Amino acid sequence: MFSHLDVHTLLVVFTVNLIAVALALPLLMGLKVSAAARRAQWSMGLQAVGWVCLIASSRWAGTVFDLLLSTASMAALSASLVLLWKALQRWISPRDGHWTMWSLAVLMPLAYALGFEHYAFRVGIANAVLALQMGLLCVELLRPTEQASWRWRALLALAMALQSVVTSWRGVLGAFFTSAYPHFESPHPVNIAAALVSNLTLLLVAASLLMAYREEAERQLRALAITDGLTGLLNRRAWSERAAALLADARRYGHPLIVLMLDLDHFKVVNDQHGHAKGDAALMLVARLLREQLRTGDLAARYGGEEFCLLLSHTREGAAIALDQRLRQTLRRVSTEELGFPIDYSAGLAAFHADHQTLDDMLRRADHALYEAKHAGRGQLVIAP
Ligand SMILES: Nc1nc2c(ncn2[C@@H]2O[C@H](COP(=O)(O)OP(=O)(O)OP(=O)(O)O)[C@@H](O)[C@H]2O)c(=O)[nH]1
Repeated sequence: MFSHLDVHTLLVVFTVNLIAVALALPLLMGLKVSAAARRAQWSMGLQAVGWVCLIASSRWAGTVFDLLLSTASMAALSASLVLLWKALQRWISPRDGHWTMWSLAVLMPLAYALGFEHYAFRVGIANAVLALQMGLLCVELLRPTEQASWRWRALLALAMALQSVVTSWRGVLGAFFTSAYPHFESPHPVNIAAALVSNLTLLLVAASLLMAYREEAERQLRALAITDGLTGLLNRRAWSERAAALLADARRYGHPLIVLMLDLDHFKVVNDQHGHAKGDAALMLVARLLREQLRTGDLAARYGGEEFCLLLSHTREGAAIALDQRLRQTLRRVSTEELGFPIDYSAGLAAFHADHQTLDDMLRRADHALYEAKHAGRGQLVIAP
C-alpha cells in the first residue's frame, strides 16, 4: 500500500515540519518561560538541526563532510532527548538519571565517528542508543505521579514508544541486514513505515509539549493565587481556608491545635534606619526560619505587613511555647549575622480547647494576647486564657 512512497520525500517533509514546530514553540510559549519549557524548545530545535545535518550528509556520501555532518546529526538527536528528559524532570518531578542520558549522548556520537568506516556498526549502535534513550523517556513518563496529568504524559509516552520501536528496526536493519538498508533513505518497507511514524509522532510530541507547558502555567497561577509574593508563605485567604479545615478535623477527632500570631517589633524603625530593602530581607528571613522550624502539616502565613500567623496541628501549649523560644533565639542570632541587626517579635498564643470555638474566635484570642505582649514591653509571648 505504501510501496510507492519515497523515503527521501517523506524525510524532507518530516524535517520541514520539525523545523516549523521548533520555530512555532517559542512563538507560542514565548521566550521568557520556565526552565522546563525552555529545554523542551531547545530539544525540538536540536532535533531539527540533527535531521537537517543527516539529510545534508547524504549529499556528500563517503566524504569527510558525510562523517562530520552525520556525527553532528547523531550528537544533536541524542542531546535533544537529554534535553527532553531534563524538561520532564521539572514537569513531572525531580529524579536522577540524566547522567545516564548524558553519557549515552556523549559516547554514542564518539563511537559513531570512530566506527564510521563500519556501516553496520555505526548504524546499529546509533539507532540502538537513540531507541534506548526514547525507551527511558517512555518509562519516566509512565511512572505514576500526582504532579502532572496523565493525558500529555500518555501521549508523549506513546510517541516515544512508537519512535523507539521504529528506531530499533532501523538499527536492526543497518546492523544485520545491511544490503537491504545500505543508507538511511533506503526504500525498505520498514524504513517507509519509520518515516511515516516519525511524521505522526512529531504531531504527538508537539501537542503534548504544549499541553505540559499549559499545565505548568496553570500550576504557577494557582500557586501565585495562594502565596504571598514576597515571602512565599501562604497568603491570608489561603491560610484561613486551610486552617478552617484543620480546625474542623481537630474538633472531630479531638486533636490539640494552636494558633500563634507573631508581629515583628519596631519594624517601622527597621525600615526607617536600614531601608525598605533590608525590611523586605528581614521579612523573607522570618519566613525562611518559619519554614525550617515548622513540621509538615503546620500552616504558616504572612497575615499582614509584618504580621505572621501559624497554625500548629497536633500540638499542645508546651510544645508551642518551646517552638516560640527556639524561633525567637534563632531569629535574633541569624538576623544579627545576616542583616547586621537583631530582630524580635511579640506573639499571642491561643490553644483550641472548646468544642464550639471557631477559627475567628481563636484568631481573636491570639490577637488579643499579641496586643498584651506588645503592651507588656514586646519581645515576648502571651498565652490567651
Ligand atoms: N519593608 C517592608 N516593610 C513593610 C512591609 N509591610 C509593612 N511594612 C512596614 O511595617 C511597619 C509596621 O509599622 P507599625 O505598624 O508602626 O509597627 P512597628 O513599627 O513594628 O511597631 P510595633 O508593632 O508596635 O512594635 C510599617 O513601617 C510598614 O511600612 C513590607 O512588605 N516590606
